[in-house]
Amino acid sequence: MKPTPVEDYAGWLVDPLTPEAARSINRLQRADGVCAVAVMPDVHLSTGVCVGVAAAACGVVLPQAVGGDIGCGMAAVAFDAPATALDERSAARVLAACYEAVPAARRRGPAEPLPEPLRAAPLSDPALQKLARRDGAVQLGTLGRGNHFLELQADQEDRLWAMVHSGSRAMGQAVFRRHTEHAPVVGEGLLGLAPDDAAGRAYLNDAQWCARYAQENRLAMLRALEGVLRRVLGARADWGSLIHSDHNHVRLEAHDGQEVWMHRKGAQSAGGGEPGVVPGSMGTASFHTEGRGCAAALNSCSHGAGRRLSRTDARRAISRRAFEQQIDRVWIDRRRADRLLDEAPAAYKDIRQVMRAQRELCRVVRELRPVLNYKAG
Ligand SMILES: Nc1nc2c(ncn2[C@@H]2O[C@H](COP(=O)(O)O)[C@@H](O)[C@H]2O)c(=O)[nH]1
Ligand SMILES: [Mn+2]
Repeated sequence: MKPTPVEDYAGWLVDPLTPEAARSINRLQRADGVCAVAVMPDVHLSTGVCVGVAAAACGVVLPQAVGGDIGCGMAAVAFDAPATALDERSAARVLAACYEAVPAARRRGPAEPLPEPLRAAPLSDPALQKLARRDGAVQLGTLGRGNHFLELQADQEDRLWAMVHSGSRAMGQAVFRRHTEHAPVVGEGLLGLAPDDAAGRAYLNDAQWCARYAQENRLAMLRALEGVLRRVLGARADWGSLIHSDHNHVRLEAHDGQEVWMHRKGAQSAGGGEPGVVPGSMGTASFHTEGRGCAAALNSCSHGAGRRLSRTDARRAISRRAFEQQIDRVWIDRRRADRLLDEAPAAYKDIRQVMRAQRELCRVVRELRPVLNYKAG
C-alpha cells in the first residue's frame, strides 16, 4: 500500500490541517509498520494520534491509533410514533425519566452480572477481570459525560428515532493504560505491539472485549429508553431498524488485496453499502449514511462534525444566550445549560459542510433533526 501525502487529503477536508495536526499525521505515517493513513473531514488534534484518522498497519498494532474509549460509537433505532407525539409536558417527563433510567455514571441498586457474551470471553489479566466484575457491571447501561448523548430525533417523515453515543466507559481506559504501560516505541513517541506475540494478542483480545462491551452498553441504554417511551408515549422500538457503528477500533481488514490491521480513531468504517451514523450536534442535523467504499479513504468516513473550538475556547466564546438560541427548538434540561456551553452547536464544525466534503466517502440515507437531548454535562 502506498502512503498518501498529507497534501492529498485536501479533497475532503473542511478546514486546512493545523500545523500540529499535520505533524501528528506525518509522525503516524512514519511509524514502523504503518502502510497507509487517511484523514477524515472532522479531523482534529488529540493526544497520541488525531481524532478523525484511519491507519492501516502490517505487523504492528498501535493502541494510540484507537484511543482510550475503545469501541465508542453510535447506535440508532426508530420508534413507532411520530416526533409530534412529544409536547412540552411529555418531553419533560421523558427527560426526567432518562436521568433515572440511563444514569451518567453508574447504575443504582445491586450490580447485575455482565451479559453472557462478556462473561464468556475472559480479559487477559486478573486485575482487568476484577474491574469488569466491579466497575464494568455497574457501568453497563450508563452514558458517561462530555459529548456522550442520548437524543430523540425526527426524520423527514416526522418519524421518531433515538440516537445514542457512548463507549466502553472505565473498561476501555483501563485496557488502554494496561497495554501501553510497557509497550515499545515504534516511532517518535508512538507505541506499538506485535500482533503475534503475547502482549499484542492480549491487547487485541481486550480491545475486542471492550468493543463488545461498548455495543452492549449502547443497547442497554436504548432498551431503557424504550421503557421510558412506552410509559410516556406508548411507543415501541422497531428493532429491525437498529443501526450500530463504532468509531474507535482495530481489526483485520483486506485492502488492496492485502491483509492489514485497520485502526480507526474517530472514524467509521464505510465499506460499499455499509450502514453508518454521522451525528452533527445537539442543535443541528444528524445523518444515517451508507458507505461508498472509497479506497483512498481506507473505506472510512467521518464519525461526526468534529470540534471547531476546544472546550476552553467554547466556554469563553459562547454565551448562555447564544447557546439557548442554537438549541432553540430542542428539549433539554435547561437547569443544566451552563454546564453544556462547551457542547453548544457552535463548538462543532458545520455538519452540512462535512457531509458535502465527504460525498465520495458516504451517501446520506436519512436526515434527522434533534428533538430532545439528554447529556450529563
Ligand atoms: N446529534 C448530536 N451529535 C453530537 C452531540 N454532541 C456531539 N455530537 C457529535 O458527535 C461527535 C462525537 O465525537 P467523539 O469524538 O466524541 O466520538 C462529535 O464530533 C459531534 O459531531 C449531540 O448532543 N447530538
Ligand atoms: Mn465517540
